[in-house]
Amino acid sequence: MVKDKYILTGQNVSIGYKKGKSSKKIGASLTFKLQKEKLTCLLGPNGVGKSTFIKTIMGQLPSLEGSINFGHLPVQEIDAKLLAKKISVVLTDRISPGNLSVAQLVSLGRTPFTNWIGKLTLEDKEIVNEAMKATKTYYLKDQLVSELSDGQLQKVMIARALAQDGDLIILDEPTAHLDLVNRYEIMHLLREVTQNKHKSILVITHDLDIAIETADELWIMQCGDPLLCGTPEDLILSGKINKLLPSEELSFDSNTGKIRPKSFPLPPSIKGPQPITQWLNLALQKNSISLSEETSIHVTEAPLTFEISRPNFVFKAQSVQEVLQFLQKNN
Ligand SMILES: Nc1ncnc2c1ncn2[C@@H]1O[C@H](COP(=O)(O)OP(=O)(O)OP(=O)(O)O)[C@@H](O)[C@H]1O
Repeated sequence: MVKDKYILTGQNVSIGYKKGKSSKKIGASLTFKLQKEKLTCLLGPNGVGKSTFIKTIMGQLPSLEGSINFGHLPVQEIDAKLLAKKISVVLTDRISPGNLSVAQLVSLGRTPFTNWIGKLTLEDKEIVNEAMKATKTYYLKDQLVSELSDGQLQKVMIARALAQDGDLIILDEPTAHLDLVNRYEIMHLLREVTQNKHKSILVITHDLDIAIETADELWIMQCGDPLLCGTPEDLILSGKINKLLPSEELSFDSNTGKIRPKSFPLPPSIKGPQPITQWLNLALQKNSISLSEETSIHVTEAPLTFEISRPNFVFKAQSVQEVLQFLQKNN
C-alpha cells in the first residue's frame, strides 16, 4: 500500500475571528499540503496571521471558509481529545512551572493518555525518558524548570511535545529570544526529530537564514496573497523568496544567502577576489563612503592587501578598517 505523503492538507482556507454574526478575516485562499516526517517552516511578517493560521490548523479556531484535513478527516470533525493526542503544540508563552522538575514537566506530555489521577504507566515513563534523551535534556531531568536557561527550556518543551507522541508537532517561534548558537541547535534538533523519530514538524519562525539551512519546505505567508510553498532552494532560485521582504529596496542575494539592499552592485573601481571585495563594499555602504572618480581599490589575498590608487599616489592598507580610516580622512 502506498503511504500518504501528507499529514495535513488545506484547500482555499480563510482564517480569522468570528464575533457574533460578523467576522474579521485575516487570511484567505490558503492552500497547503504538509509533508509527513519533514520539517516545514512558516515565515511571514509580524501580524500577517501565522499564529491565527496554526490555531486554525489545530482546530482551536474554526476556519471561516475552506476545509483542513488531518489525514483524511476534517479537523473540525475530529474529537478534541483525539486531536490532542495527534498534534503536539509548543507555544511561545512562557510557562509558569512552579516547582516542577524537568522530568515532571516532560511527563505532562503524557496527560492525554493517563487515567484521571494522571498516573504514569511504566510505558509512559519509558516514553518520557526517551523524549528527554532525544532532545539531549536527560541530564537535566531532576533540575527545576524555573532554573533552566531559555535554550534549555525550549529543548525541554520540545521533549514534552515528543512525549505526547503525536504525529504532528507545531511550534510557535521556538527560537525567539535565543542566541545564534541555541537557535541553530534547536532547529537542527527539530530536523533530527523528523528523521529519527519520524515526526512531521511545522515551525513558525522569523529566522530566515536558519530556516533555509534546516527546513525541507518553507511556507511564506504574505498579506492578501496565497501561501507560497516550496523547498528553500526552489524559492531562492525562482526569486520567490523576495516576497518575504517588505521593501522594494531589499532583495535576497542567492550567492550569499543574505538579505541586502538592491542597489548594491560592486563598483568597477573595486577589483579583486570575492568575497573580500563584497565585504569591503558592504563596509563602504554602511559608512556611506562612495569612491571618487579618480580612486580605485585593488584587493589581493595572502597577504591581504587593499591598494588604494589615486593619480600619483598609492596607499596600501592591511584591513578594511584601515581602508575606511584612509577614505574618511582623504575622500
Ligand atoms: N482574538 C483575536 N481577535 C481578533 N483579532 C485577533 C485576535 N488575535 C489576533 N488577532 C489579529 O489577527 C492578526 C494576525 O495576528 P497573528 O498573531 O496571527 O499574527 P502573526 O503573524 O502570528 O504575528 P507575529 O509574527 O507578530 O507573532 C493581527 O492583526 C491581530 O491583531
